[in-house]
Amino acid sequence: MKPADNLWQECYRLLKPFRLQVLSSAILGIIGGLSTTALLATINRAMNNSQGSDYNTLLLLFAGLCLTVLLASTLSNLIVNHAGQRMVMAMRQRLARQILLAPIEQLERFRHHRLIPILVQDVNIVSDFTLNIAPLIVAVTISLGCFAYLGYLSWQMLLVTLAIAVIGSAAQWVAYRFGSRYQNEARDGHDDLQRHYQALSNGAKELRIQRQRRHHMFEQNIKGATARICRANIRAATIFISAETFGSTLFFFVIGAALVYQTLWPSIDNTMLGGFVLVMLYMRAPLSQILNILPNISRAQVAFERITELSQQFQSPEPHLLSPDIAKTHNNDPCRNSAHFSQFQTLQLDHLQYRFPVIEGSTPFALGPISLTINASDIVFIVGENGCGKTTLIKLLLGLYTPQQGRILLDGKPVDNASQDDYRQLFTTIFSDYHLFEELIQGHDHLPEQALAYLQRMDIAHKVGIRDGAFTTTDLSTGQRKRLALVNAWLEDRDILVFDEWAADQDPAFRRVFYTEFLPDLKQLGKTIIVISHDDRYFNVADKLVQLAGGKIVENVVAV
Ligand SMILES: Nc1ncnc2c1ncn2[C@@H]1O[C@H](COP(=O)(O)OP(=O)(O)OP(=O)(O)O)[C@@H](O)[C@H]1O
Repeated sequence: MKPADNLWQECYRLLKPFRLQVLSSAILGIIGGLSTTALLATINRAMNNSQGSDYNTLLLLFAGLCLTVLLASTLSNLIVNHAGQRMVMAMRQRLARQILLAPIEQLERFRHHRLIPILVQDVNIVSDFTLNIAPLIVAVTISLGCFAYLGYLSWQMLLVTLAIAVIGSAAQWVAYRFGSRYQNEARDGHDDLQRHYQALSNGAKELRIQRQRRHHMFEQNIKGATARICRANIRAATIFISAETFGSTLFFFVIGAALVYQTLWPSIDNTMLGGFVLVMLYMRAPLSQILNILPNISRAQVAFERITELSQQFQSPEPHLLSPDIAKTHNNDPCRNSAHFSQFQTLQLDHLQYRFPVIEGSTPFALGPISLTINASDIVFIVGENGCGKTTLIKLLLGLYTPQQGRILLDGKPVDNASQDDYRQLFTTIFSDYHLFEELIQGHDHLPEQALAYLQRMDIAHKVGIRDGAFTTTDLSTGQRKRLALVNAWLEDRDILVFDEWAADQDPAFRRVFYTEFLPDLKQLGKTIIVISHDDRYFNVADKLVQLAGGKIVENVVAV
């Protein structure tokens, strides 16, 4: 499918729910445009009142048309603005929804620096475009009305004007083709720039320390990306401005031709010639408005392509994840989700296999086949060297990655797409790159006292509290933030807790408390605990030790 088809199809799909507003805006725009043409004809008649029309009638007609033009154009703009804003709101919600539902592996592959410009910049471009629809309709109608009036005045003049319009449109078409190429390049530059901005912010400390990298970042990356965007935008603007200037010149050429026509044939009707010049001069504004909107169409097309690409990549196998029914189930029972899954006895990984997609120049990592049984209330340690696949295994276990082979069984029943979200609610996980949300979503009635006890036990009660269902601050040290994440995990009260190198940031004393007190306490509460750990001195805490190497289980030891 051609990109242009995408744009109009996407436009149609987005505007469909607002078709009544768009239609009424278009009709009002057409009325406004036609009234403007009639107004021009009335002015021309008043200026050359050769037909002896009644001035009062002309005045009344003039006033009526003025009012119609004002009302119709204003209403048309207001309605389309309203529909446009609601459409953009719907689009923003749809994109957020798609991100929430997207397969995690697709999200990880898409990269943050590409995602944000789509969500912010491209959506704004589309928003600008929709706001241009009403003025475009009005401008097109006025131009068509003017052409019709020209035809009424003199068909020869109309033919000349049409011929010139065809030449002008051809120039515009060429400009559109080349201009959009540069706009596309500028848009790619924005992705790069976003990536560098992200590095500026996330790597601020490293950049301050490393002089060479700092210079490289500014001189090569930032200057390179900004210059690329600047160059592409200048080229696109040069093309569009040249095309517009060419179009305006053609106008004056036609008016000049009309004056020559009058010199050669002095008998020509002045009403006709005056009307012609008046219409041509007036028509410049709507035509140049159309020409000005053209680059926006091309920018919107580029933006739509990005948005469509995102939508296509984020097709979800679990579209029901945001359905109100699911939300209701969880609202009623916020801490004990998926009642029919809790109190499980065994969790089995049955010949699970997962392979990352091929990246040029490197062999993709493959995990499995992995077969493993985890019993309720077990403490399972997953251990192994860096890069052996521990986190990948956890992501498969949590149903975040879809295995290419094998299945997960809970009490002997396979977990499928329909039950996967319920299954995931069994878990609380603290990943090594976890995100700490400030808001707590547990039932608030019993929260504060319980939370305070946990905060005290984590030795951070003096630093952070809970107010209005949220932590008062998350500006803590790395180790303290992890402790706060553990408080959150405690409060969530799920059946299975997964810790991905949780203790790595803790001091030795607290690390010992974690392994020798917290984990046994959680086990006592009936929790199943899965720990990724490099702390071999605490491996004895585990009921089961699963050792991975090169993506495979090399040892699966049950403690005695
Ligand atoms: N998104 C990804 N795309 C491609 N390959 C990946 C991706 N994430 C991880 N890998 C590869 O998968 C392998 C296993 O990674 P994983 O994070 O599971 O290791 P790990 O055992 O948890 O390591 P560590 O102890 O360092 O945390 C690594 O070799 C890594 O390069």
